[in-house]
Amino acid sequence: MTDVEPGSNMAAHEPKNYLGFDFSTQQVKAIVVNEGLEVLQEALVQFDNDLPEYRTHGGVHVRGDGVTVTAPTIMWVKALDMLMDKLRVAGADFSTVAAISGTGQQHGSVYWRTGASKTLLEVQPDRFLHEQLAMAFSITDSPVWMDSSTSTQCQALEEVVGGPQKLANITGSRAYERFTGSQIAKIYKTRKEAYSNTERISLVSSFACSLFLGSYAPIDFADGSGMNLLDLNTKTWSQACLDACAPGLAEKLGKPVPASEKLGSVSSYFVERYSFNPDCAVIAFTGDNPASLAGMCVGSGDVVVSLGTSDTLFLWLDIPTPQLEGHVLVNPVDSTAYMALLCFKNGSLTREKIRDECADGSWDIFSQLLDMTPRGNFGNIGIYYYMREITPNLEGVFRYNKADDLVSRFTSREVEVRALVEGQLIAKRVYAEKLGFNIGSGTRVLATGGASNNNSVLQVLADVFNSPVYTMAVANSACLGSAYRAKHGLVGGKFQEVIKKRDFKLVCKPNSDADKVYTPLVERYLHLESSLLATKNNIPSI
Ligand SMILES: Nc1ncnc2c1ncn2[C@@H]1O[C@H](COP(=O)(O)OP(=O)(O)O)[C@@H](O)[C@H]1O
Ligand SMILES: O=C(CO)[C@@H](O)[C@H](O)COP(=O)(O)O
Repeated sequence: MTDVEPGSNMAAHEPKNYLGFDFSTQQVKAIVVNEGLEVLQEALVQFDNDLPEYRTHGGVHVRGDGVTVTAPTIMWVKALDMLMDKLRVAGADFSTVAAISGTGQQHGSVYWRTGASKTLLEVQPDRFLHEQLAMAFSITDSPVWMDSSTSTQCQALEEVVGGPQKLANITGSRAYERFTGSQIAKIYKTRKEAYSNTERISLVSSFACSLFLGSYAPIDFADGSGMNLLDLNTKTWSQACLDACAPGLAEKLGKPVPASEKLGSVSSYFVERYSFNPDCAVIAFTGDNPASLAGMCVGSGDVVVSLGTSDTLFLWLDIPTPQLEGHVLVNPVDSTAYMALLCFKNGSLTREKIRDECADGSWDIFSQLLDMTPRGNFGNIGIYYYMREITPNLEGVFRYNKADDLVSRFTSREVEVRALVEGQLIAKRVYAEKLGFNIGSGTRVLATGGASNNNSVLQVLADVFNSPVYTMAVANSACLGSAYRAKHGLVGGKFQEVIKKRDFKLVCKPNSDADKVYTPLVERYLHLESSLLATKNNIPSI
């Protein structure tokens, strides 16, 4: 007989592994790490390619109005069914998993139909989850972070609490269209019956966690900070914000918890179907950007640039200083601290569009074209917002020559590619500096997300920030961070003492002329963007 830890089914000397999930915009991913935090297995399921029956593009459906963006909730469940099988094929031994945690694209919401808690509890291990949960949702298409259809609700929310800065002081952000409070307000206004048939509203993260727990998982403080509903100071729902969005909301949301909270053990479904140990702990899931902060083990002086479906930039904050631009969230690894976050909607999908137009759909050719052009791009600058941008609130494509004249196209494919990449990365520096971030001699840019595999893009990042750029061996820091958080949630204590791994690789150093080239370009970009914002309602067509 094996030695068993007191009060546990886990053998004392058996290996302890940790499992992290990431329910992101375009895919679900999973990573298993061992006690030493080395990656044992990885797997992913892409929505567009692996689940073509849902007909998503980039994991979502954009409705006819061009601003309503949703994803079929059940697709995420089916993706999990497939991912579990892929993990098993990859060699994962679920009986050795001591704890699970995970993450989801932020702000998206899931609406559980009245009675769904019973369905969730009673799922049978001999059938897929997606077959059994097909009727569990009162709203079948979840609004996601790319949605920008709620400006009326945003205005109403800001007015109720006394203006945008007041709302930011309470919740960490002024009202944003993708934030869950306004999304729920829109559902309440337009689909009253569905709202009253909803017994629980989850974020994508807490919804995913509920699948493992077999019961409704609470929303954690960090992802809860992306709703315009959580009071950052008290870490409870703000009654004024709840009342401004919909009635009976506190009950439908449940009580929020710290991101490191151990919520219980994995459900009997996972024990019986996948041979998980019944003691395997489930740690609260959080948003993908907070999980990335955990995965990158961010320290002071570090700025993280995540180049995924969305591009984001974030840093650790000790003291919250909410502003009208950007977001302050409760920190996922230390609930007494905070993080600052900027989100840019036109990230990878915009780069893919220009790659397809200029580089025959190949990242290699895209990189070659980028490398062919000089820093500063002969004075040409581009701003590419095919979708209405979040930071700043602008839409359109604007190409400027060196005399700041708007031109309809650039002279070559390589100038177009560099204009896109420089424009995107200069905007990140502009907004990081507006947030109060000072680039200094100790600054390190930590890059993550799909495009952090591209060294040509990272070289431009190093030059624009005039700082060295580092990456980790695993580009998906949100998923890795979830596996780390699983361990931290189980073991307890200070995150930095439990997760000591910081194996970054220096990938690019700034060129010696970087400051000379990009500091004036940052000024020019700010000026061009300000004039676009000033004439926003009178913008020339693309
Ligand atoms: N070599 C590359 N260069 C630039 N972008 C890349 C490269 N490889 C993958 N990507 C981009 O990475 C994106 C996916 O990034 P990822 O961080 O996994 O997204 P998410 O977590 O939001 O689903 C894809 O849309 C793809 O365009
Ligand atoms: O809206 C935000 C952050 O505020 C996005 O960053 C989402 O969290 C989606 O993340 P990705 O799937 O692009 O990683």
